[in-house]
Amino acid sequence: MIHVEGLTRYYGGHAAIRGLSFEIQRGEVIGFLGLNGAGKTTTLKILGCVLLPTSGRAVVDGHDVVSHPHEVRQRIGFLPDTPPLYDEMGVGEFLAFVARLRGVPSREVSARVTEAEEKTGLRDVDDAPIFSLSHGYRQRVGVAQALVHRPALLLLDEPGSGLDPRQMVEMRTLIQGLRGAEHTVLVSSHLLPEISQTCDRLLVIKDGELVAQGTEAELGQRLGSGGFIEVEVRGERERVLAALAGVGPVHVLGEAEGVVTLRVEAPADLRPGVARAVVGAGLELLRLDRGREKLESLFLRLTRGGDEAAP
Ligand SMILES: Nc1ncnc2c1ncn2[C@@H]1O[C@H](COP(=O)(O)OP(=O)(O)OP(=O)(O)O)[C@@H](O)[C@H]1O
Repeated sequence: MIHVEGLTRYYGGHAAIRGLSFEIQRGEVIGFLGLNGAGKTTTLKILGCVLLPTSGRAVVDGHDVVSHPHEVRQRIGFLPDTPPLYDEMGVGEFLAFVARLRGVPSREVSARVTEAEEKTGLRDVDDAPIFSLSHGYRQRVGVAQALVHRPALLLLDEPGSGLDPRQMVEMRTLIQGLRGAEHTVLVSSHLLPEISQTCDRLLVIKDGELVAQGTEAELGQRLGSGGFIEVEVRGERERVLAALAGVGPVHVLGEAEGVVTLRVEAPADLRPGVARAVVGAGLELLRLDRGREKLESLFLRLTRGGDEAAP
């Protein structure tokens, strides 16, 4: 769906992005991760035909963004860092306006607006003027305007920006809901937790260059940290250890009132295996988490380049 090769963009003498190359397959949900100023917005703007590259190539669904921008624009939906909303319009009215602008046939506009509002949880505010909405709802309208014409590719630039924790969870759920639908999604963020649970794969960018790409588990392994899983199990320590012996190295973190807390040295992908092992042994599984702080430090190591963030 996206083929990027040696993509470079200079602002004056400063390279905002340098020699970026990556591929994104149809149907993938990809997280584009980097600290502020890393070059995420510049890359998304080039893919969205808003900005020209200085050199290199970007091809969307077989069409080059420089030589065939019209074809590319028909296939993408873009949520820029500041969503272009008309405050005086009602939500449904605005989405219908955008749908017509993007070439949705008149007889289909109403159904497409309903579909976009359902996907983004906006049905209840269809009539509300945009100026009356909270920031979280405005961001949803931003996503809805990006997908109302059913684009093959959605480019979402920091959709979680400025959201409170509850709104952030809602936005993650919204993006997860787009998976498996007809869209390929590229979503940028400077916060790992915001996208780590949402995306199939991560592209990590630092100072305009791609420093890593892969699933969380792959990135963890590359950096010598395969991740870990934390579990709380009710049962005798020896039985719990025996049940988990086959999954990976296990460390007991604590034991109190018949509950054992353990850390299993295994990537987050193996969580179902851990659950099966515990339940299969007739033990009670009270909690199962992936190793969060490892992921955070992984991201900081990738983007800052130092070891200061290592646990
Ligand atoms: N119009 C511009 N003129 C000059 N420099 C720019 C311009 N836009 C971006 N830059 C610079 O290019 C670099 C990359 O910026 P970009 O906005 O792409 O990063 P980003 O990862 O999206 O960061 P943020 O999350 O803060 O938006 C930064 O150093 C930024 O200062």
